[in-house]
Amino acid sequence: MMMLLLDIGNTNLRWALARSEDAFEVEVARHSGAVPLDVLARWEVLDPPSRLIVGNVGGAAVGESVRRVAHAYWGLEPEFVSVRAAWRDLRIAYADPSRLGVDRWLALIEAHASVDGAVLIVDAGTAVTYDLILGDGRHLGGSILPGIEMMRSSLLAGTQIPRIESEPSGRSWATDTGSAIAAGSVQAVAALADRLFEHLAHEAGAEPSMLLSGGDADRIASAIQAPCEMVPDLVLRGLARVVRELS
Ligand SMILES: Nc1ncnc2c1ncn2[C@@H]1O[C@H](COP(=O)(O)OP(=O)(O)OP(=O)(O)O)[C@@H](O)[C@H]1O
Ligand SMILES: CC(C)(CO)[C@@H](O)C(=O)NCCC(=O)O
Ligand SMILES: [K+]
Repeated sequence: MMMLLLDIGNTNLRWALARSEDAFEVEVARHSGAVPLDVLARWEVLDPPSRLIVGNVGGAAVGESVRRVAHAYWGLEPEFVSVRAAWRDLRIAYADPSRLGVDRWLALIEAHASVDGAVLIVDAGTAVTYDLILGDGRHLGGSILPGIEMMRSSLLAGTQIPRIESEPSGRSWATDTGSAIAAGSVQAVAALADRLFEHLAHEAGAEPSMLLSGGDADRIASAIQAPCEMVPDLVLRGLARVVRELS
């Protein structure tokens, strides 16, 4: 029996078929509040999945679109995962855990299960989220920044700065507008990662691990000084793990 796993962010939808334990290939598509046409075309020719498991932070409209498609294609009711205050030894720091994005919770589950000791998770997508967890499963909390693209677009929307596209040069300062903006956003995201890494090391009393995920992970990786590991499918892996242990 095959499960379809779905991680819906504010910009992109990631999906994978969980055929066996954890061998799956991830596909990414931009959504605009509905299941995009190229994904529909792929799903149309799938063997009907036995379950459809969804982590959704992309809003009610795209969730409803997934529900309609699942009914129409497979007569299946999607299972939307929600955050639990405690899951095994993982305890969420938020006073109201339901406020924590489910993508962050799934990333925490996977990070804690797959890494010994304290972990800093950096998920750089539409927004950038940071989560700190100790080796005993205690979540300390986190931080949220606008994503790199959003930093740039909000800066340009709120000023008269001319629109000049540029990629950062790898240095933390620049000598032209486009590179200065690109450098600013990438360095901001990376610098907060390094700062939180230091704070977590202090809290944990040992060197933590850092996991990097999200569409902008490779844009920020080289600007981060602390050692970090890329895990592009962290949220989907967390989803696969939650379902395995739920059923
Ligand atoms: N207009 C845009 N708004 C936001 N992000 C954009 C835009 N255009 C391009 N991007 C880029 O799209 C990618 C989105 O990353 P990713 O796929 O990880 O996000 P997501 O999972 O949809 O977001 P999130 O989980 O933060 O809601 C990033 O590389 C981001 O910089
Ligand atoms: C921050 C995002 C958008 C990142 O995907 C998502 O995790 C979310 O909508 N979170 C809710 C707010 C919070 O986590 O505190
Ligand atoms: K994400």
